[in-house]
Formats: sequence, C-alpha cells, structure tokens
Amino acid sequence: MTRAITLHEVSKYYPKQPSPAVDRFSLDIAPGEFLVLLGPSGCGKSTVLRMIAGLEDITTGELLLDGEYSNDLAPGDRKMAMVFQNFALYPSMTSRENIGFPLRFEMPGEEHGPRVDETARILGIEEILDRYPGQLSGGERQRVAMGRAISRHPSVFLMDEPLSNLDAKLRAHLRAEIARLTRGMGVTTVYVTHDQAEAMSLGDRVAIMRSGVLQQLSSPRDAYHLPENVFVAAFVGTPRINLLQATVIAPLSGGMWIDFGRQRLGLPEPLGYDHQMLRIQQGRPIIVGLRSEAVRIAQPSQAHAGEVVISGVVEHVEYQGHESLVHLDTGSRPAIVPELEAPRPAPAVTRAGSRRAASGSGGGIGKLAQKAARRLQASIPARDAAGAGGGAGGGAGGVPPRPGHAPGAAVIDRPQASPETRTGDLVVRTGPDIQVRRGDRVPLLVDLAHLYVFDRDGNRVCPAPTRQPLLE
Ligand SMILES: Nc1ncnc2c1ncn2[C@@H]1O[C@H](COP(=O)(O)OP(=O)(O)OP(=O)(O)O)[C@@H](O)[C@H]1O
Repeated sequence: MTRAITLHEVSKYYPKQPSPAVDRFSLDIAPGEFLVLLGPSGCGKSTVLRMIAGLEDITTGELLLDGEYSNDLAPGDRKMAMVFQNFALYPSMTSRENIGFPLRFEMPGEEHGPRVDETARILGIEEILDRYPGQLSGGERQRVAMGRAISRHPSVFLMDEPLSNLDAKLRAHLRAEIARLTRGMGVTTVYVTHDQAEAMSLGDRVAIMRSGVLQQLSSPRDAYHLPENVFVAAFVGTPRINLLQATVIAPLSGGMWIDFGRQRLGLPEPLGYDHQMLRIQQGRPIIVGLRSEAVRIAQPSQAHAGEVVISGVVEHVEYQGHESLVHLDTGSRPAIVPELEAPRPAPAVTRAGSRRAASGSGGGIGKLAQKAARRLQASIPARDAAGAGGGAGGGAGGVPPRPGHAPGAAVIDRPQASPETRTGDLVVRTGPDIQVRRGDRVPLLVDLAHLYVFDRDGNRVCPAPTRQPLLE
C-alpha cells in the first residue's frame, strides 16, 4: 500500500519562537512519489517531516492522508516508517532481531522469520543477520536500520538525512540503493536533506525551503534550469552559479546592454521576448546568474550565434581531474545570498545557533558577508514572499506572503579580499588541460541562452517567468 500526502497551508510555531519554523506550507505528494525536502540548516525540513509523521503538532493548516483529514491521527496509525540520521539499533540484538523488533507489535503472534529474510534479501544483508551492531560498519548498520523500516511494509517512508553520517563513497552507493528500493517497492517517500546533489539525484521532485517558506517545487531539472529566484539558483548546482551585480542600459535610441561596471554584455538585436522584458529593469539593480558552463574561454572568432564576448583575468585554476574550474576576475561585483555561503573567497563560518555544521550547499556564511548582508537587507525594501515563488507555477501553488521576511537576494559587495586570497568573481568550467596562467587576460564567450537575470527582490525575470509579476 502507498498513499497520497497533502499539506495545506501548514504552519508550525514552536513555543517562545517569534517566527514560525514552517510557514503556510502547501504540497501534494502523489502515491509512490519520491519527494525531497531540500534547504539549508534550520529552514524547517525536519519539522515538516515530523508533522507528517505525527511527531509534531500542526499549529495551523491541514494534513490529508489519501484525502482524509489526519492532523490528529496517532503516529502509530499512520503506517509510516522513519529512518533517521542517527540510526539507533539495539546493541544487544542481532541484525535479525533488530529488523524483526517492530514486527512484534505490528504482527503479534505471527512468525516474523520470512518477513525478516525477505527484507534482508532486498537489502543484500543476509550475511550479517546474525551479527550485533558493534560488529557492523556504518553502512551495514544503516542498511539494518533501513531493514527495520522496510520490514514493516509501510505505506510511507520518511527519511531524515539518513546518509549524512556516512563517508562520501558509501553515501553515493546507498543513495543509489535507496532510489532502487523505494521505487521498486512503489512506496511514497519523503526524504530530507541539505545536500543538493543528493536531492537532485534522488527526487522525482524537490521542494526547496528557506526560512520555513517553500521557494520552489519542481523536478530537479527545473530547479537547476529554471530557478524561480536567486536563492534556488544559488542553492542548486555545483560549483555555485556565478551571481554578479549589474544594471540594464536600454536607451530609447535602441540596443540593450547589461552593465557589470567595467564591462558590458550587448544583447543581440532584434531582442528576444525575454530580453525585451528586461527593459522594465532599467535603472534598477539586478543580479545576473551565469552557471559555470554558460561561459567558455575561446577566441571571439569562435563565437557561435547567441554568444557574446567579455574578458577576464585568470586568478586561479582548480584542477578536478575530469575538468578544470578557472576562476577569473572580470571586474564585476559579486552578489551573495544570505543564508548561503558567500561566494569565493569566504571563510566557512557556521551560523550561530545552527544545531549542526552545514556542509555542501548548506548554511554557512562569512562573518563579514553576514554583517554586510544585514546592513544591506536593512536598506533593501522587503517585498513579501509572494514574489519569491509565485512566478512559474511548478505546482507550488504560489508562495504565501510572509510579513517581515524578505525572500529575495540581498545584493551585497563581497568583502575586499587581498590580492593573495582573491579568487575571482566568475568561475568557468573547462577541459582539464586548459593552458592558462594566473594573470592572463582571456576572452570569454557568454552563452545568452543560459543567462539568468533576477530583479532586486531576487525573483527571476529572465528567462521570463510563465506568470508575469505585476508590472509596476
Ligand atoms: N522543539 C523545538 N523548539 C523550538 N524550536 C525548534 C524546535 N525544533 C526545531 N526548532 C527550530 O525550528 C526551526 C526549523 O528547524 P528544523 O529542525 O525543522 O530545520 P531543518 O531544516 O530540518 O534543519 P537541520 O537541517 O539543521 O536539521 C529552526 O530554527 C529550529 O531551531
């Protein structure tokens, strides 16, 4: 059995907390779907999961299971199995006993052996059934923990960062196993992670959260290619998208340029629809997003249609084996997004109050950048969250306004880095054998088909959202 889960305008206020941990969160999860809740530390992912499990009360809003109002259903009656980050196994029980333990309550008086053997076969852990947890590796222990969840034949799996205690190789391996298992069983799965790579590889859809508010609900592909706001653009993808402060220049005499301060990108005429819409942004600060594969180092004579030329000075080359990442200084001012690490270079500082050090795409932010973000946030008019996710549909049904929460980017100047530590404002992905040296000025071809523009509130305006925000 598998089931549909609906959250309708669900909020969670913890006692003595001024703002909600989860704010008017709406989501429809189809039977058998694998949905990933993704976001930085503290954004409310686990709270959503725990409300679905019945381990946390819902303050306002509704939870429907297969269309039935279920806010008050006891956890034990929800037929859900949870797998946590800290997979606690009973140390005095063998793997077989650990897996069979929940069945004592679910199938009292029945023979559990066949169910445990079947589970072990699915997970490929027949050989370790008679060992104790102390005799197992971390990966084996996590498999047993999953076995305990699977053996119950739940209608829903709820997984809260189940792989985050494992090393990278094992994580990748078990990630593939989880995908295979849950899809094979056809069981609805809600999976919490702050690791965007994990989310992208596992989810049928990802729900990206920030400060308790749903930012985007879409396929992993759309989250990468059509981020609804600058937060999603910056959170999804490695290396992080290049975000540059810019302005639009569109004189009445014709032509349109994106001005980065020292350099300009000329938009080819006749202007396409997406570029025409940028005229509205003239005179306002914007953020340009360029993924590292949207720019290549090549001579202007090699430019394809839709590519325009700028240049940059090589600051640093990062060899990665299969590719190199070239860090360049284009004389632009990078923009950063609060709650995410500052772009290069930035000391990794764990956010004060965060319960767990963030890694990967998650939560740290350089102290200087944090201070600057606070200063600038104070000076940027805060628009409500309706703009942040209410653009392209994606199934989120629009993001409700959240008084006092500015969802968009704070566009801030990067703290000044010394020449020794400076690593550029633009990262470009190249082949591994690129022959460039620090200090070389190189031509850069920017593919306009992969140019993103976000307005001052952080909402994507190019490519134009399917639902246009009100023209002011
Ligand atoms: N029992 C609680 N009492 C008060 N505040 C809480 C409680 N549990 C969580 N919070 C707060 O609610 C917010 C959301 O927490 P939650 O654990 O849901 O976030 P998360 O995205 O899962 O974070 P992480 O990835 O670090 O686990 C945080 O600010 C957290 O400090």
